[in-house]
Amino acid sequence: MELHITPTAEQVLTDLADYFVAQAGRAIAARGRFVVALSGGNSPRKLYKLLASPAYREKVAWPQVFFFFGDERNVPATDAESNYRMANEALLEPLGIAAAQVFAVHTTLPPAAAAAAYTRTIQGFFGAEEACFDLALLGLGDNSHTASLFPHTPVLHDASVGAREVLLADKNVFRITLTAPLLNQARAVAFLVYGEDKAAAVRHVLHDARDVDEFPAQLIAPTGETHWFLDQAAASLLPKH
Ligand SMILES: O=C1O[C@H](COP(=O)(O)O)[C@@H](O)[C@H](O)[C@H]1O
Repeated sequence: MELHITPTAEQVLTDLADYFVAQAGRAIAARGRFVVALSGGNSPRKLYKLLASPAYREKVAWPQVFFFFGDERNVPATDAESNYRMANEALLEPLGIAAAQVFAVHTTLPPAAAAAAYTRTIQGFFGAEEACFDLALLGLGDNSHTASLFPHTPVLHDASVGAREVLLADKNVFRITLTAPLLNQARAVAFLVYGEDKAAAVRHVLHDARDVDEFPAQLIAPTGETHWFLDQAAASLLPKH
């Protein structure tokens, strides 16, 4: 596991954008394509805008990049809460990514059916190969959730490799998430976490004793490489080296 800690959120975004470019180059050189699982929420919006900016857009062979989603909210794709909508507005649409390169969750289906359909989509894409993202981008909630692996939800103990529906009982809403075993098959995982409000969660996940029901992001332990891109504020409660 590699920690990348920089003084400001802007530098974290630049570091991760550079890492994304390097991973894309390596994957395309080795296998002719770069398959990425995108994170949602708010933190990655600035990363996606940076990747679509003039400074970065020429650095990636975008026609060779395929996009999946690590999780999705059970809302229409036009909803302000939709992870697809956020990624589309910040990254996919500005870069003119073809629809055939984007695999969104079909939230028009009931949650369990949407999760099952997404599992089939992923299996269909990878075919006979093991489903293996070249890069899974992840975030971290202040309650230590990642993707939609929320504290004390049954999906945390789901050993299947695919997508599952998750009920957030306190809000009475569903999410669709990739399971931890699927995320852990990724060649690389990169967490993007900035801001003081994430400092306690970062410490819980990276330093405290293992308790995946309380701190679900502890489940992420890929066979490939793991990188944490943090600003100083998010890293402020980690023990000093
Ligand atoms: O709800 C979600 O939250 C996490 C963290 O989002 P952030 O904006 O606080 O970084 C995110 O990784 C996940 O994809 C999203 O659906």
